[in-house]
Amino acid sequence: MAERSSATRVPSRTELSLVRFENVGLRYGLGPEILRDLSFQIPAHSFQFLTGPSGAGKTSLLRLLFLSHRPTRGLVNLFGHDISRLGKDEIADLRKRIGIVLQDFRLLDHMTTYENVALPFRVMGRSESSYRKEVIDLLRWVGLGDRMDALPPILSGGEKQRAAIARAVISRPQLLLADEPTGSVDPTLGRRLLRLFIELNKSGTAVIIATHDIGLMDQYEARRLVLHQGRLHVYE
Ligand SMILES: Nc1ncnc2c1ncn2[C@@H]1O[C@H](COP(=O)(O)OP(=O)(O)OP(=O)(O)O)[C@@H](O)[C@H]1O
Repeated sequence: MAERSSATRVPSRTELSLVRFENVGLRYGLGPEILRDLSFQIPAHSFQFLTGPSGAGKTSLLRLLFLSHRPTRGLVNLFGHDISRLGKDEIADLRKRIGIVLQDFRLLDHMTTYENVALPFRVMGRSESSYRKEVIDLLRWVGLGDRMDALPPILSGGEKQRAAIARAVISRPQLLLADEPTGSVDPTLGRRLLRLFIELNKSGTAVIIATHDIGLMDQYEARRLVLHQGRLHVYE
């Protein structure tokens, strides 16, 4: 794969970017800049792996994309909006277009697995009869058919991870962000989950999977965003 300078890459006229970063930097407090001069785009419908050594800033970049961190410098444009101009409500609205799987899963402990996965539909105000089958089918597909009524505290790490993934993909968001989404499952389940992300991408979602797992990346030819020493290298 050839590396292409993100600064010189010109998107075609038909290629819509969901995300555009220009010279973005991020530091925590008074610490060093951990992300430096990031300039790249995420085209609509694209699929990419985000990789790099531990501590390179993958999670931090996903948090910038989810608008839970603000950059310390540079421009972040999400779905055509310059995020520095947005208020809280507008940010909450943009987030509804993003599905996210975090390493700590963030399941709601007082709701069953089924209810957690159905949550995005409930937030949209849809009636249960309109989504019940879809939620059950997806839970079965990720191997949680017999765990639908279980509460998250009694799920294994891998089961929680699959529930978090199902919740992130169920509403087919425009952009899916997943942080080490196969970190807690065995290779067979990992392949199955990768297929789920690929299918989601084929139905129109742009997908960004942060991973260290070379075995996972080798299973699917995709764009790679590689973080190294604070900088991002894009391999098309
Ligand atoms: N909230 C925070 N406050 C201060 N420093 C932080 C914070 N979050 C992350 N860092 C630091 O920022 C750097 C990048 O961390 P980050 O978690 O983004 O890396 P990563 O590539 O996702 O790592 P891993 O692969 O180990 O999950 C690390 O040096 C980390 O210690």
